[in-house]
Amino acid sequence: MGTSEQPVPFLKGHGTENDFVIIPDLDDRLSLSPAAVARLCDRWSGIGGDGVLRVVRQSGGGAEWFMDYRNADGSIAEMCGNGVRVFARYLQRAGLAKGDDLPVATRAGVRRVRFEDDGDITVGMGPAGLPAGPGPSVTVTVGERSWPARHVDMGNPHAVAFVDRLSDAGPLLTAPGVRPSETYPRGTNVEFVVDRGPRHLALRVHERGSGETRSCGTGACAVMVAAARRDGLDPAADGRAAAYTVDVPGGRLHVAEAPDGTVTLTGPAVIVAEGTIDPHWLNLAGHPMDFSHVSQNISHSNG
Ligand SMILES: N[C@@H](CCC[C@H](N)C(=O)O)C(=O)O
Repeated sequence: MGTSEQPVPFLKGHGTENDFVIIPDLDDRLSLSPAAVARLCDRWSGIGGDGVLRVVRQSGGGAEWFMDYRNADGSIAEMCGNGVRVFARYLQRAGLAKGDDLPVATRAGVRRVRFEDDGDITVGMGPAGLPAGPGPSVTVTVGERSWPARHVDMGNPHAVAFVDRLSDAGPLLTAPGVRPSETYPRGTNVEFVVDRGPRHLALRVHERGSGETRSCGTGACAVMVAAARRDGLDPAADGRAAAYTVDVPGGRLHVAEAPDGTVTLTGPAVIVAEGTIDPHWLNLAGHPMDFSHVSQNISHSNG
């Protein structure tokens, strides 16, 4: 079967300037190749974005909607904290979200999304996974410099390094090194963090598959949990929630950890444009829109 000759609808959105191309593919008809994703995300010759959010309806699996998230280089990631808010905003705007509480399936499991009265969106991000103890478990390097860092799993991997100044990380044009490399067999996101005040942090992030971005929601969660442990806070042990404000280059996020271990992420999500993609342009990326793939089953490694 051939590729699509029809214009392909898309939207563009962002959460604290972590920006995404949204492809509504409600009936799961598109097979997006990595080359097609990279072409869409190209900021000079494409639409431009840190990643792609393909919106797919599914049957079963604890949620009506599956977020098929891809990084700008076409690689697949398990989870995206800013992306899931933008995904939910699309569903709300399209009249596809029922009520104020929306489950969304991701490769990291189902995440519950809540629409707040002030327009922000809160996501239940699940528990953070991190090695026991207060100390660092990995080392992050940039050029000649290195920092002890914490490995934190938010469904996707993170290495969190506390630094004196955010500029210490340099221009971040290439991925920082991380040791031991076996900790991250599929690569990792790396956060550089400073304190701005009590329970107030700021970060820069180099994202796996996307480079330095203006924000990372899972990264903000990883940073919050690493900071809480550093500060002697462990809600599961203390029985008291902990909450931090996390500034990112593109805005501000709020992250809390409850005594049951659940981490919540709150922040904005904005749709800025919508249009159609010329299928001939996209097809130059090598049969990216293969409509022969028609399936009710969501392949979580579709691509
Ligand atoms: N920007 C996202 C994270 C996207 C995935 C990440 N690059 C990875 O490969 O794990 C966020 O807001 O969480």
